[in-house]
Amino acid sequence: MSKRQELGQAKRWVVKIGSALLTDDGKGLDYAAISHWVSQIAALKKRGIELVLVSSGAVAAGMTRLGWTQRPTEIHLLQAAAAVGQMGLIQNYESEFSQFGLHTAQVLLDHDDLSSRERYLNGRSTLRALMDLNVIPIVNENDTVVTDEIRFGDNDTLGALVANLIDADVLVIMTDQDGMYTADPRTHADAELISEMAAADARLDAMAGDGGSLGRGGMITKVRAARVAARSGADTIIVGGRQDSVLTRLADGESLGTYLWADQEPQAARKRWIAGHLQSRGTLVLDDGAVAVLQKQGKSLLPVGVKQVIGDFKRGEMVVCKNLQGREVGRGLVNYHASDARQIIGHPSSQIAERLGYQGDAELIHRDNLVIV
Ligand SMILES: Nc1ncnc2c1ncn2[C@@H]1O[C@H](COP(=O)(O)OP(=O)(O)O)[C@@H](O)[C@H]1O
Ligand SMILES: N[C@@H](CCC(=O)OP(=O)(O)O)C(=O)O
Repeated sequence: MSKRQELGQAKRWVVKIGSALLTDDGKGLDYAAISHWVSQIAALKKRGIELVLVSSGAVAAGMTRLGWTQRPTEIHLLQAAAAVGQMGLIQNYESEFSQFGLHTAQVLLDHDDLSSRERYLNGRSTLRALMDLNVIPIVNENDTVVTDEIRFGDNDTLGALVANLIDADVLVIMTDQDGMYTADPRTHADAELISEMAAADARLDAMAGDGGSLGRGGMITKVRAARVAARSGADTIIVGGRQDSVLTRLADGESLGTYLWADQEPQAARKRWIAGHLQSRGTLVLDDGAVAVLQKQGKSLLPVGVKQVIGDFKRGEMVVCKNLQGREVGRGLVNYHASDARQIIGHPSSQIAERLGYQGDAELIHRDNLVIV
């Protein structure tokens, strides 16, 4: 089965809709196009696909609402326009999706949120809960407190970070060109559409040029985003969002746009990342029963099987799990601060709320975040 056909089996998608596309080259929001994408996303949901939408367009929508015809250059005015426009953007998505019986949720994130270990886990559990509730999370940059994306026009990286966050199988970046070409098609009439390549292929950089025609991110941020997505094993497709039924045709395995593949599977990539890229902040000493279920059944680590908490760590940091003889059996991202962990170890998860005064995760380390050695 080819990579493209495998897409039909991809369970979890992140779809990013870029400014260039949403605003029809800077001329206000394209409501008809949004309506068409929403109906396709609703069709994907019916096929059982879990999906997070990353949508730009707040500045453009805000400019229309404020009656501005010229895009301001001052960053604080762009931020103000984004804050005004985000309301209209979300309002529009909510009313479009409601026609298909679907709810939406507004999620505003920034890069710092995703590099802080605790916020990473919090964001991950919120997005997962929203997907479990069959709600469509609609993510944008929190432009009130960060300005990089407004300045550089790069929600692509945000899309990739969200793909990492939810362990997506695929990141679909919809833009105004049919995909990635061997050179910018606006300036090179002879440029050819690239069908597929490894995201890591260094030849992509030269072909991406250095920015879009609206002074925005262009293709280079999309190539970099594909590499970030590949870190958690997600493949990326850069595709023309104006093509008829583009999302459902992709799900059918049709060869549209440019396919930039990751060189490893999501689960393996995630575990490699946990094992290799994070410093350990503490140790959990496990009883024999917990060691056995972790090693033989691949289960999550529950507080009841932990004898001792060593060190001072925060939620989301990496801890080493050892057996009673002091040998490492695994490592993973812990769901509780060390002080809270100390209060719940040795007890069933049903007592967590009573012991801590809040109901956190039932697991001390979820199996998705655990690597057994
Ligand atoms: N190799 C290339 N292939 C396709 N488009 C390219 C390439 N190099 C530069 N571009 C430019 O990138 C633009 C898309 O980037 P951008 O305007 O940032 O879109 P978006 O808002 O969707 O992220 C295209 O309109 C095109 O002019
Ligand atoms: N967050 C901002 C701008 C982000 C942006 O333009 O990114 P991109 O779609 O990658 O060109 C907005 O919603 O208008």
